[in-house]
Amino acid sequence: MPSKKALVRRPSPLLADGLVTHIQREKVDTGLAGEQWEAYVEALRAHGWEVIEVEPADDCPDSVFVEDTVVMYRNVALITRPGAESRRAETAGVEEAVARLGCSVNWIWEPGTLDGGDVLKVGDTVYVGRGGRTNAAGVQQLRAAFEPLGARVVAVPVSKVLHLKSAVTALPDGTVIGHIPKIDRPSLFPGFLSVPEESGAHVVLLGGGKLLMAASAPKTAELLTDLGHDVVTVDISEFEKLEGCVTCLSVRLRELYA
Ligand SMILES: NC(=O)NCCC[C@H](N)C(=O)O
Repeated sequence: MPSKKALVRRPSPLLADGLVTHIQREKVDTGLAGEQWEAYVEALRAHGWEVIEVEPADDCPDSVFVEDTVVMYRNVALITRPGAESRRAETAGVEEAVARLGCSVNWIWEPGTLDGGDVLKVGDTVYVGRGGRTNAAGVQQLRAAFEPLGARVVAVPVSKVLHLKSAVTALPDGTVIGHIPKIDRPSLFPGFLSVPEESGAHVVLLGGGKLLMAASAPKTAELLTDLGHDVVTVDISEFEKLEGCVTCLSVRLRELYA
């Protein structure tokens, strides 16, 4: 039976000091962020996900963005080497959590850097963004880790946003969605649908045809609902102020057979 486990990590008390690269810094309300995180976790639970909390990393402001620290392909957990040095200490706790779940563990090594937010899986195709956080060595190491397992790895330039998945994600039918002004080369994605809002580009597949989206993309929610998708929204405004999105707050483990 495929698994439905999701890793999450409680926000650090230092969250408001998280990195900001492509947007203007705005004051983060950490109390509200805590409430929004609880509601996000509850949305996962409500849709059948067993939520597993990684040990908090209170000294790391960006640790809530757990997606950046590990990339799953089948049963293999590739522990990343985040492009931002201030985020490197986040990986230890995540490695412990995936090992405990019985994953095979692999690593991105120096000089490679890779953030999980730069990796989008669509079936057996693994798109990897080569941008501010993921370098060429990181792309090569990801290829070496996943191609032997049957993945087709496609490298994609990313220059306008933080991560590949800040620009594009995919619907359950494999259609890649994104907000054109933020994508370097939309033509690299077969079956591409343009959406009207930047944060409309971010969906988490909850299973059963349901999509988790941010409340900040009402026009895209309407568009996707009109196409017959079942949209669930959560307000993640405080994480969006730090360039976070719905995808980066969890890591879904769908192919654990332990
Ligand atoms: N995968 C993601 O979208 N991660 C968001 C990370 C935001 C964090 N403030 C950072 O700059 O690393």
